[in-house]
Amino acid sequence: MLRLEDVTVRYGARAALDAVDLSVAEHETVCVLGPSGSGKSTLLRVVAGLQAPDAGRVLLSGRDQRGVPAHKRGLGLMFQDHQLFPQRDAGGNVAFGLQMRRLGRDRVEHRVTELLDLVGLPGAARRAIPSLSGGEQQRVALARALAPEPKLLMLDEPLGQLDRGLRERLVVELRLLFRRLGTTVLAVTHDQGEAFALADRVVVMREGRIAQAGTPLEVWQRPASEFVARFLGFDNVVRATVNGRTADTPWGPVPVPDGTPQGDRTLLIRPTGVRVTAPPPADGLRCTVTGRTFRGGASSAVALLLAPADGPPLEASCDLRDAPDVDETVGVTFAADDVVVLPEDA
Ligand SMILES: Nc1ncnc2c1ncn2[C@@H]1O[C@H](COP(=O)(O)OP(=O)(O)OP(=O)(O)O)[C@@H](O)[C@H]1O
Repeated sequence: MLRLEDVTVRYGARAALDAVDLSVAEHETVCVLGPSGSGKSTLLRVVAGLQAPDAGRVLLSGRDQRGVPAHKRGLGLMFQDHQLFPQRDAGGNVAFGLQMRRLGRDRVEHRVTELLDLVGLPGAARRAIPSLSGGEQQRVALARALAPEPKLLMLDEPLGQLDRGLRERLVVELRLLFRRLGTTVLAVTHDQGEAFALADRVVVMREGRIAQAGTPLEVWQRPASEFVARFLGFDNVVRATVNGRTADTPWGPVPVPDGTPQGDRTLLIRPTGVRVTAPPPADGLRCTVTGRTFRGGASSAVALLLAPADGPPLEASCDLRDAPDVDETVGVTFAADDVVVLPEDA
């Protein structure tokens, strides 16, 4: 459906996109993730035709889009500040997305009703935009973007301004909706939770390049570099020497899975692989609990910050029932299943 080949965009000496290759298949939802300034919006703008690449090609359904203006690319756009027309009501906004179609008035009205139903706003056609909540406005923007049945729907921080609860709910709804409609989606977000919940495939960007692309599970299980691991929020990353099934780390010996590459490596220990016991056993690593954050929501997971006598701080995750208190001394062991050797950063 969409292919970027070797796409480069430069602003002065700096490449906002640096020889990017990316494909999005029909019916696929791809989320582009990355820190601020990594080139996510530039990527969307190039695909949308709002920005010409300095090198490389953008193909939609196999056709080179060079010289094709934005409005002729058959794309649906829903951008950060969803730009609804405040003087039109909700139905008028959705109808705007249909105007190019030259449908009769009845057909337009029917389609607007259908789309508002689809996004969970039945009967809202005559509501004034300022009277709608942030989440409702976002749904109107989505209905407007879906109205012309775009071959590719592009979302830029689609849920950026909403509160967390609403975002989590909408993300699940969106995923179901896109599945049902068979929509092809390219979305940009800096929120990894949102990307992981929405995407069939995530693409992590760093300084205009793709640092990793894969299913959410692949990326989570096997971050391709220290950069990706840290971007995903993993902070237990250290240099270590792997020898057989054990790694020598600043925290002492850590078991590693079978087949782990040997020698000097960068090791990630996911917080779920850091097991705490209180009171601490006589030997092994001892740590003081310096932080304890209850995540809340549907999960009863608690994030712990631990200070060992030697070595960098450690992050652990445990169940609320087993969570030690701040200032308590705990013993720490490691689970090999949550230990990953990271490929070296390029
Ligand atoms: N019009 C422009 N002129 C000069 N530099 C630009 C322009 N647009 C973007 N850049 C630069 O290109 C780089 C990539 O910007 P881009 O907006 O694509 O990043 P982003 O990943 O979308 O960031 P954010 O998450 O903050 O929106 C940044 O360094 C930015 O400063």
